[in-house]
This record gives sequence, C-alpha cells and structure tokens, in this order.
Amino acid sequence: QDIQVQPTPRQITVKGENMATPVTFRLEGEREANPRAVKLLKTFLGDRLSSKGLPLYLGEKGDRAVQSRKRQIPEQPEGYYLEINPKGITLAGNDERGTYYAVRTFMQLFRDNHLPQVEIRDYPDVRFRGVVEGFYGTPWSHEARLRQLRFYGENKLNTYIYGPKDDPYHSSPNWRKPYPAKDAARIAELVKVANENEVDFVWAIHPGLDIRWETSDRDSLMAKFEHMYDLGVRSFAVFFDDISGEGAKADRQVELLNYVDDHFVRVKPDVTPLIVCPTEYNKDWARPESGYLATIGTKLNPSVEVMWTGDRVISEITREGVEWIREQIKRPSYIWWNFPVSDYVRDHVLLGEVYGNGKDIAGSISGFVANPMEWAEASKLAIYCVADYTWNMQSYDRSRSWHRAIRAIMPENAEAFTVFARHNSDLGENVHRFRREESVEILPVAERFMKGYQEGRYDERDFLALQEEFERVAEAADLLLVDNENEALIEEITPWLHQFKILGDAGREALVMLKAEERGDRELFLRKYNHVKALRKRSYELERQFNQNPYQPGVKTGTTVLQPLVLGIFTEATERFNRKNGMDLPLLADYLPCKLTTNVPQLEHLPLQVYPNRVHLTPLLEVVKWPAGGYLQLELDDLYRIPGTRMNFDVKGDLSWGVMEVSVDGENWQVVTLTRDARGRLNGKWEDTPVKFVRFTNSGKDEQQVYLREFYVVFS
Ligand SMILES: CC(=O)N[C@@H]1[C@@H](O)[C@H](O)C(CO)=C[C@H]1N
Repeated sequence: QDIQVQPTPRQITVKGENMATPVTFRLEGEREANPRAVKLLKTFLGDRLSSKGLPLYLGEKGDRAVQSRKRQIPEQPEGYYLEINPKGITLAGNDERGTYYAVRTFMQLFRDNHLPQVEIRDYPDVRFRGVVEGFYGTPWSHEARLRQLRFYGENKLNTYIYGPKDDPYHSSPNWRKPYPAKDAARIAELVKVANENEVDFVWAIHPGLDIRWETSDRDSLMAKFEHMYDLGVRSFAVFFDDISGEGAKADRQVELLNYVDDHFVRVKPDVTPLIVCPTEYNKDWARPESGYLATIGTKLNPSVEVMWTGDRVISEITREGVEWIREQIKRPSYIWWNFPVSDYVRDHVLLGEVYGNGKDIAGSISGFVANPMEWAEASKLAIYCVADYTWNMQSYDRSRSWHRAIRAIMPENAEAFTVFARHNSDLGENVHRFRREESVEILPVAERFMKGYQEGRYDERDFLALQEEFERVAEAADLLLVDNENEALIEEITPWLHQFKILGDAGREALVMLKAEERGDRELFLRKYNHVKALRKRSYELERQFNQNPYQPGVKTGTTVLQPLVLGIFTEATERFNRKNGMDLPLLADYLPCKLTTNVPQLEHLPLQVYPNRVHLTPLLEVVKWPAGGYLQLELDDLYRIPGTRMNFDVKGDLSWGVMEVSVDGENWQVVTLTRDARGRLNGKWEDTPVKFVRFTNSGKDEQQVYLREFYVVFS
C-alpha cells in the first residue's frame, strides 16, 4: 500500500497485511532512551500507554530495550530502525536524534484502526539540514520562529541558523552588545524549543561591517558568544558576507576564527563545530588572485564549516560546483541556498517547487540550509521540500514533494492553495537573473490561444480552458481569504490574495470583452472595457497600499504568464474594437520611459522602478565592485529637465571619484554639480536645457566598493 512518510525514508519493507492498532502499548526502555523521544512518544500515545499491551521497544544502539535489533540499526548519524509487527514495535536510533526520528516516522504511520506491518531502515544524506534566517528585511517574529522550530522537528530538519541581517544585535551597530533582557529571554526560549525538536539553534554574528582587527573587538566577540552560551546556545556561526574594506581580509578573518575555535568552541564541552560564511561566498565572486579562498582552505582550522551559496549569489547547487569549492577550501562546503529568499524581489512571493539542485552532491557537502522569505509561513512550502531533498536525494521528486507540502500546510484548502501557488512562483526580472517556472500547466494553452487570437482563429476549447482557469483563480483567492486553518499564513499572503482575486476577475472580464467585440456588441464591450480598467486601477492602489519597502514595494502576482495574458487579450480586443468603430479607447499604460546601460557587471540586469516622474534603480543588497571607468547610464524616452537626482553609496570616505553628467544626444556631456548632504548622499539637479541622458561614472583610477542603497532621477 502507499505508505507516505516525510521525508521519504531510504528503505521501507512491507512485511504483511495491515494489523489492527492495539488498544494499548507497553513502553520498554524509557529510562535509557533519548528523553525528547520519550516525551514526544508519550505525548503522542497518551492514554494508549499502559503496563499491558503490545510491547514498544524504544532506545539507542546499545540500550537494553533494543538490544535484539542492534545489527539492524544503520551506522549513519541520525539513522534509525523501525519495525512494526504483531509481536511488537521497535523504534531504535543509531544515536539520540535517530531515536527521535524513529518516533516521528512512527507517528506518521499511526492510524487509529490499523498499523502497517513494516520494517524501515533510514538515515539522512546530508549531515546538517535546515534553514538560515539570513535575509534582509523584517526579521521573523518570535511566534513565527517557534512555529518554524516545531515544523523542523516534524520534518527531520536539525539546524536553524539565526542570522537576520536587520537584527542590530546580530550585525552592526550592536553585535558587541548583549541582547536586552526581553530579547535574551526570547532567544533562550527558542533554544529550549529547538532542543525539544532536536534542532541545533545556531546563533550567528555579522561583525564585518565595522570590526577592527584588534584584541578589543576579538574580546567583544568572545564576550558576546559567552552571553549567548549563557542563554543556552551551543552552536555558533560568524558571517563575513556582504562587506568590504578591513573586515573582508581573509588572513584577519582566519586569525579571528581560529582563535574563537581554539579558545571557545573547543574548550567548551558541548559546542558544535563553528560555521563561517566567507566574504567570497560564491564562485562568481571568487578571485584566485585575491588568494581569499586559498587562505581559508590552508589556514582555517579544518573543523570549521565553510558556507557557500553556489556558482552565484542565487544559484542551483551542482555536483561540479560543490566539487570545485571543495578543492578550494579543502573540506566539504556547507551550502547556504538562497531560495525561497525574496529580499531582492520583495513584491513577489515564491511558492513554487524546489528543483534544480543536483541529486549527487551529498558526498561533497556537510550541510544544506535554505535562506527563506521574510514570510515565515509561506516559506514552509519550500522548506518542506528541502527537508525531503536533503534527507533522501535519490528518491526526491519535486512535484510529489510540493503537493505533499501543500497538503501538510493547508490540508483543508489544498486545492485552492495549489492554484494560488502555481501562479506565484517566479521572481520576475531581477538583478540576479534567477528565475523559476510559473503557471506551467496553463502556459501552453495561453500561448496557443494568443497566437490563434492574433491570427484570427483560436480553438474554442482553449478559450474555455482559460475561462475555467481564471474562474479557479478568483475562487481560490476568495476561499483562501476566509480560510482559518492557518491564519498566520493567510495574514502573510493577504495582499497577494487580493491581487489574485483582481487577476481572476480581470481575466474573466477580458474574455467577455473579446467575445463582445467579436459579436459587435458595443454596449457590452464598453461595460467590460471599463470594468477591466477599474480592476487595473484597484490593482495599482493595492500596490501602493501594501508591502511598502525601499527595494521592491508593492504586490505582484502571476507576473510571468497570467498578467501578460490578460494584458494581451485586453489590448488586442480594444485595438480591434477601435479599428471597427473608428474609436480611440486608450490601452493600459504599461510604458517604460527609461533604459539602463552600464559596464558595471553587477548592475547589468538591475531592474528599474518607474513612477510618473521618477526612475529608481533597485538598490542592491550586496557590495558593488565599481571598476575604474565604470558607468551607469539612464536614457529617458524624451527630453526632460532633471530637478533632482540622489545617490546613496553608503560611503563614509571620499566620493570625488564619482562624476555625474547629462546629455541631449549621448555624445556631448555636461557635468552636473553634486552636493553631499549630512547623510553622505549625493544630490544633483539639471534645470537648464532639457536632456535625454543621465550618467554616473567612476572617473578615478581605482575600483570602488560601494553599496548602491539609493539612486533615483526625478524628471519633469
Ligand atoms: C551569504 C548570502 O547569501 N548573503 C546575502 C543574504 O543575506 C541575502 O539574503 C541574499 C539574498 O538576496 C544574498 C546575499 N547578499
């Protein structure tokens, strides 16, 4: 029979027909077994426990209760052996965590009226599996974190790394300071709940923005780790990512890390290996001439784990890639996978399948942790799949896992949530050029239909399929908006659900417009035309009301297939209507009055945010290496005055290397005087003759490392 266990066990052997579930169980071994496993099991069985009943043997290899099954227990860390048959039940771990996982699996097999007669041998592919809360933006709430830790216990994830970039006590300016009492108490509670769920709570520090390579800062870091140790933390990490200048020096970092390893991690009896996120944390940035990775590889204590995001900042993890970095750092890498993190596409939610990573990478990595969205509940979809993938790579099936994840997270409205998630999975254009599939099922129908419509002949069945899809979109939005089985999740995605409803309505109405135009029914066409315009307006209003942030404000849904489809149908029908009726009904404004050109590699695909009279460059989260002669050029669609430009590179020091110029023709340039305000931002304006081009150049002779925090041009 189809036995479903999450994550998928390595080996399940069905030994016979289902057996009736005993009324009571006699628990053997509770004194020796992992107390967290005992507690979990006793809570689960409740009053089914008694001194009589089917024997249930619980314990680790070597414990008396499971002595007879000793040889069956896998040797691998966290491995377990599970057996259910009419003579008794055995839940035996190779270690304490293995026993706990055996109980987790037993809980999934349990049915009130029957149990499968099975034998399971199981153990994980990847040693450290879980999540790194390592994104920019609003850190997760305390309640969200507690729910996450319980979710990791259920899914056999054993690692949670606390490293929210915007926590000032994790990063600058307060990494040297202890947490205020309230926050400290919360951390202590997280550690307790993590332990109950067999999750290592790893506290990370991000000192590189302002660290000074002196004893005082080394002592500050040690003191902070002692403070966290007193709160119960037993696993530690140091993140040196997204920094430049002094803090980025490899030999200084290694000196500090080895000191912490030798004088803290290894002298404490119960602290797990130190983890570091290097400054060169992906292959795209690795520069052999810098010797950075070579220094890490040859000088950093071998016991220190080194994180890696793959070939690029956001990338799929391949066998070739992990074998390359393993050579460089002389140890397996500890993967920091930047998905489903969305802090660089904040107007999108990423609910799609987890795919693209190799199934043959386990041998070259020591860990695999996913960096999630600021939307904790919504991130569970991908986290569930990562749990399945990292536990048993060979049997991982991206679609099966994804459907199970949805049923686990939204059992009552799985169907509606599946519709919603299908159309909210791609990131849209973004600076990292990382894309995900979206609306996969309806895409061929949409493409075939639009092609047919434009050529004057489409298949009515395609029309009906699209109509049905838009109806399901609208239904799903309404069902989920009133769903109360996971209120925290609905609260997170409500803005996107409102947009999704509008998208469903607009799609259906656009199809009515199309038919009205074909039948020459002017009155109906105009009604529906106005309705779609109104829906579009409501959508823009939602964009300005929800999820405001300085990066990608607003709420995008269905951006890769459904939105373009609605726009395409609306535009084609309106153009036909205008031609036939000699009218000039305006189309939907989707213009982009500005084009970006640059020779700075990291800025090549930087999306622009266009408002009625302003163009913003999307700020970058990473350090931008701006080469000498590097320029950024905006070409407007017409001649404009530039009453205001502002650039914030977050540079304390000299900015004289930067020159701003404007031009009418892109050939002859005039320099714009820039002034620096109290916050170090460069401001400029050009109110003389209107211009078409604006550019900013590093006219110095050295590469500059800056943060592109803000760059916009106001034109009128
Ligand atoms: C190691 C690492 O990936 N560091 C940061 C990460 O904090 C950030 O969330 C993202 C994802 O936008 C990328 C990196 N700039």
